[in-house]
Amino acid sequence: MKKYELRDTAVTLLSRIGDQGGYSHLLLDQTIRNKGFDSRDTGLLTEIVYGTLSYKLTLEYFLRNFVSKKLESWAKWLLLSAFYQMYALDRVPDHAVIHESVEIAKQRGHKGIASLVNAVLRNAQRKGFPKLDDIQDPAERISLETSHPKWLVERWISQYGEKTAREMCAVNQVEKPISVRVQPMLITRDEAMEELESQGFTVRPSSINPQGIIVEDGNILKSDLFLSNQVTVQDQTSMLAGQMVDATAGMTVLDACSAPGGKTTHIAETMENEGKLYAYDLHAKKAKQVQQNAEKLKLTIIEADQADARNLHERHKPESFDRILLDAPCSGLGVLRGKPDIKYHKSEQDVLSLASIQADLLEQVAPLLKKDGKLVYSTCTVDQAENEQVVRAFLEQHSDFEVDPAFQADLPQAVKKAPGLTDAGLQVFPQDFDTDGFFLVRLVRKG
Ligand SMILES: C[S@@+](CC[C@H](N)C(=O)[O-])C[C@H]1O[C@@H](n2cnc3c(N)ncnc32)[C@H](O)[C@@H]1O
Repeated sequence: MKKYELRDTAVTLLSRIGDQGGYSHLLLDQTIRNKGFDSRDTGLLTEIVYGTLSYKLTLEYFLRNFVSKKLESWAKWLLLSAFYQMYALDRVPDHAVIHESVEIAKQRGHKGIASLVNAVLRNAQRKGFPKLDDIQDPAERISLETSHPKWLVERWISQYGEKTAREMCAVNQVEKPISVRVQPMLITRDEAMEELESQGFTVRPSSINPQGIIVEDGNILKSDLFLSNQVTVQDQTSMLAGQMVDATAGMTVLDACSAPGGKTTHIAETMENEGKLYAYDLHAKKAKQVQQNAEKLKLTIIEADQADARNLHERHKPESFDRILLDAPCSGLGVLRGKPDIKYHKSEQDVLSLASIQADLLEQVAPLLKKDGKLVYSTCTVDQAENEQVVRAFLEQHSDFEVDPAFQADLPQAVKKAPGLTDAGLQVFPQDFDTDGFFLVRLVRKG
């Protein structure tokens, strides 16, 4: 490899992802393939790119302390990535980072910019980075310590309190362990765990779902069990939704917003592939994907099609379904872990406009539920406007629905004491069980 190539490549990638809107994992994978980096270099490049993006707001705050003028994109990312290595990576010596950064600046720019890079990095090495614990405003401090947009931190503090907001932002910076769901028609959880252990994986059972296994070590995507569809990758909170739908063999069930189909296939498994499961998605391509996933798992009761869930009364009569899952489109504030840059692209406006779509979806699918039928409303977000408030507003308008009196009792033991459990549903915070953030509630239509 050419000298400095790895750090120079990191700067190119950061500039394309951070300033030109490129997809981080796609660009990174493509670059690693094209350059033929070995596993050690791939590890360091990934660490620098993902780490710099994950801590962008923190590093930009540091940069403002050292440089007041506007820099070209590459020069800014060169300094931010050098800061990241000096701030967070103990195994990389500062002098090597400074030396290589100055050389890269010489190659890419003129002498002036190389001396600026040299001066800034030596200054940072000498003085250290500004102390974040001196910041008085809690939202500002959490925002800069964990690199979350300030509007989001303020919203979470006002909704859940400072401690929960701080813990949530901190855990979002840490990748979650991968979990899989076993396909019970093909293998039991014990058998799957035994097989994975015999192949060198480190696994443990999920405390939230009887079909769930947490993979602590080993690449599950290369395992025989995954390649033969005996396990599928799914977050434990998503498994909880499929489980809480409480569908059994022979029922007629609706999954109103189903793609890519992780919960659809789970529900079909709990129905032992007997009955009927209608799965819709707004996008035809995505609905096709659900059908393909169903076929792959030989779950013949699933019938997937394109439809706007707000218009399903055109296809199905009122009171047609024993169970409904409305896993609504949402702002995705619960799924920020392991995605370094996605949090910067969210906005408060997204939250508010999605809340109104969610209310509409619930309003339109609810009449399709039979009396005594159960409806699970879920999202992968952490925000009261999209979760509890949607549920409360719906219940105020519909006296024939209530939160299922058995909802709390039916939750897995480990979840019963979750701090986000209220009379309007369960808000799982990502720090509670080392999962994604997720919301769900089960409503029942009174008989
Ligand atoms: C949270 S995702 C569903 C995830 C899915 N339940 C699973 O577990 O794999 C929400 C889905 O709703 C779809 N969607 C958005 N608006 C919709 C609408 N009006 N009607 C039906 N589907 C919609 C999106 O295309 C997206 O695939």
